[in-house]
Amino acid sequence: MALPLPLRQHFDYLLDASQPAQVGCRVRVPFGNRTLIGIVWQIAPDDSFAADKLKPVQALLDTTPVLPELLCRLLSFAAEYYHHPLGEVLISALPLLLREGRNLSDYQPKAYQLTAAGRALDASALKRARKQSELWQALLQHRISESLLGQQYSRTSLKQLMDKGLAEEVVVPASPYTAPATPASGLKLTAAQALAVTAIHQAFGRFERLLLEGVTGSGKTEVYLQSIASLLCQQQQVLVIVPEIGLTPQTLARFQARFDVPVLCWHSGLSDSERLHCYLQAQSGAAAIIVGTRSALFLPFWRLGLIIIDEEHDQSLKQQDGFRYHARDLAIKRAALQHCPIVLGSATPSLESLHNALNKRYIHLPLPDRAAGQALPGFELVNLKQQVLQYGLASQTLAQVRQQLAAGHQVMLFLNRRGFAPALCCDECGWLTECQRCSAFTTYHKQSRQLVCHHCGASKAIPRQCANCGSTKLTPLGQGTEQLEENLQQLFPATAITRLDRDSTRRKGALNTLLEDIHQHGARLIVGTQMLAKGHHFPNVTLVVIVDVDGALYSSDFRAPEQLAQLLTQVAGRAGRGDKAGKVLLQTHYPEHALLQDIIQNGYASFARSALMEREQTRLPPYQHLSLFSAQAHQAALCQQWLTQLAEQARQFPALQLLGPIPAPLERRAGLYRWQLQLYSANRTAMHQALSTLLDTISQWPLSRKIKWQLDVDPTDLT
Ligand SMILES: Nc1ncnc2c1ncn2[C@@H]1O[C@H](COP(=O)(O)OP(=O)(O)OP(=O)(O)O)[C@@H](O)[C@H]1O
Ligand SMILES: [Zn+2]
Repeated sequence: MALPLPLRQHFDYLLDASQPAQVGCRVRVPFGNRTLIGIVWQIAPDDSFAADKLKPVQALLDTTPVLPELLCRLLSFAAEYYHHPLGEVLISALPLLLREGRNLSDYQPKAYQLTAAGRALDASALKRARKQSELWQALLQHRISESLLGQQYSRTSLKQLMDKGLAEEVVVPASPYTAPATPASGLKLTAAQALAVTAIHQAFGRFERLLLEGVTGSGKTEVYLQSIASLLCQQQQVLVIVPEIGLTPQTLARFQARFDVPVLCWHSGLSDSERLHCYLQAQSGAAAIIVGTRSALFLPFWRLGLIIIDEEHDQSLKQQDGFRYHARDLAIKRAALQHCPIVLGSATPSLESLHNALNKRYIHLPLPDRAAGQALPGFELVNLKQQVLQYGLASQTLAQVRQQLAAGHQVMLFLNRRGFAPALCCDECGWLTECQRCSAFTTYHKQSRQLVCHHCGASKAIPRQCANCGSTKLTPLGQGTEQLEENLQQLFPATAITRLDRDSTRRKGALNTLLEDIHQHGARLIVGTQMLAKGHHFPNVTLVVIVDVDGALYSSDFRAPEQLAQLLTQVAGRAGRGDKAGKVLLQTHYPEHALLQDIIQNGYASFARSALMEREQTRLPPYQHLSLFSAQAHQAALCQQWLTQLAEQARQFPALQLLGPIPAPLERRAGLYRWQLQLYSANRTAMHQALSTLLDTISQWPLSRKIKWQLDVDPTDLT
């Protein structure tokens, strides 16, 4: 049995002959003084164990596996690849209700049929019970579903038949969706779109990886839609993975509008029973298309024909705690197991995927132009040096905002800092509000009247005095979206402003309300964080202002330039998507910065190719594989000691190159010091062998129990 424990081992239990278990079924087993829900992982013949030494399984919960064979293979691969305990991986792939051991049949539709005795019954036997006889006659013809009971037939009669052992309840899984007779028609494709759709069609029925590199507004979604249309006629299923929960309703709506088949969504905002419903609809084939966030990857499918990963570069595809998998990479593995193609789409592909496309491992499908022939928005740098700024905005920025508003257009202002101000500052001594538990400042939130640490989530009331000198003159330092909104309202009192960030969209349904607000046109300003960058199509936005990215230009993380280039391109891509031309103003104190120059002059595609060359020269991913060990403890010395010990062991593997131990860029979080050791290797197999050995060694160290530590394979976040 694989049990949900942080242990890299399996456990043996005794199943008796009356328990027809299969691999992938759930069991309830005793473990110490608790009971656990586990997954049957291997079944050994009776004689290979001393049966009297084994504890019996308390209950076998499934007659058919909740994790079908293909998922077991995917998850066992994942557990090995990410070096995460199998039991935790298996259990985390199941909807919560199944993890809790609920009965699957309680959630499936029911029907009633005759038992063998019922079928053999002589008609005369019921002649004195007219209603029962009628029901029996009907059951002789067909099963009766739960929904028809009470309407056409009496529940009492049914109960009487069941009590006599003549009828029984059966679970009827939903049936597969009805395939449309002809493919849904769509827009007339551009030449590049048509090529992409053809290439995807040609890949049906086998494993193939395709990278759809389409500039913002190039109509990637239309390519997805038209690729799918013919698959649906063959009654195949499609999985569409989108990076954020915020994107699922929009993507869902586009798929639902196009196809007359069941399209379901899957994300963390669903209730547990909604999730289980989705799981069952995917499994039975009742759902044709599932649009979901990363964990949709683990749904069972009846007949999966295509996987699409939209915004494949997005960081949220990587799980950042616990089982740290990358949904894109595992989806590729899943496609291989399913023998189906996978399409990775993005205007700003990750360097990993681009590398594979340029290498011809993936089929490369470029969409170099916008779909309706609109020009890509031009960038204009606004040099902030020696300028008098009004609320962080240069005078020429304000002039252009005014101009666009006067023309009845919408303007978007992007600032990747939520809250009112990144810190409160003492006017007299310069003291800044800091988090007690993190090496970070606390953000001032004016509306909620709190200081919030964006790293550990701790919040507290706003102090009346400086903790250092006692002065009462505390003022906000720097600007966040909350303040920008307030300031813009001063400057443009007659203009409606919408703010999109994590704070303004916290309430359920708030995001949709705000998006609808924006779509209802009218001249207005849209202020927001990176949430604005994600896949939105606001045709009336003609100007995008990137208020401040200077902080991100000088980061120590080797992925920072890639991520900044992606963010800038995606944000910029929101401008000029309708019939009016768009423009982007990028405010900066460093107009000569090489990255900014490259992006604005040559665009992301060119930046990415030169960034790849740089990665090759510096032997960074994707040219080498990276694994990250991190350690956290209340004392920095413990982290350092543990990682030093680990580094000594790691040095014995010639295939590994080490960087560290070093303190993490965010040196302390939630009261714990954070250190890391980066391992690089050109040889993936050698890396994984080394990791296995290292993990075995680590488990024997007493020090490993005094600290918190993790291994992250292919990490995307080095902070
Ligand atoms: N062949 C076409 N002819 C005309 N309009 C099209 C065509 N294909 C797509 N469009 C339109 O172009 C707009 C942008 O398309 P879409 O949102 O799919 O782009 P995208 O590539 O996903 O963009 P982004 O990456 O910026 O989110 C949509 O309004 C869509 O209806
Ligand atoms: Zn904190």
